[in-house]
Amino acid sequence: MTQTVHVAVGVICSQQTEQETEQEAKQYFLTKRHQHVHQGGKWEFPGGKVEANETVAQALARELKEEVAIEVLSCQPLIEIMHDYGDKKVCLDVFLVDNYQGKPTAQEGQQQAWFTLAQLHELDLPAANKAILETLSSAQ
Ligand SMILES: Nc1nc2c([nH]c(=O)n2[C@H]2C[C@H](O)[C@@H](COP(=O)(O)OP(=O)(O)OP(=O)(O)O)O2)c(=O)[nH]1
Ligand SMILES: [Mg+2]
Repeated sequence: MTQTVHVAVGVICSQQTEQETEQEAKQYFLTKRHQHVHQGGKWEFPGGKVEANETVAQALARELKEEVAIEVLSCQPLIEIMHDYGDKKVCLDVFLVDNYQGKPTAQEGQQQAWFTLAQLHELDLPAANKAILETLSSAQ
């Protein structure tokens, strides 16, 4: 039997001034998974596996520092998703990262971009992420 991989995932949203909020749609920062890894070539919310000696919040902070060089200052639990890809089972612990220090920048040579929610619906994302988009849509 395959073990479920526990993953901390960060939905990083743009930090806008009040003025900008009135004019522009909120944006989300994603990176593209390298081709050779599981779910390769798809766009993902940054994050990674929770290690044995840490909490999910610690894993989120560590992964976002390693992968996109930001310091998480505040985050809210958004949704927990169990998904079986056939070759791998994952449990995604998804957080909305609503306050952070630094400018998100991919540290592992991946493509990176900011997307509006409407644009996210057009992207090639891992199947498990459908539930994340539904949650973001219902929150707006
Ligand atoms: N980070 C992230 N992982 C996702 C998303 N959606 C989704 O199904 N996954 C899956 C793909 C992978 O099987 C797993 C994440 O594991 P990973 O291999 O990237 O973990 P990691 O960053 O710790 O990397 P590593 O230790 O393997 O180098 O979760 C998502 O939006 N973000
Ligand atoms: Mg990762």
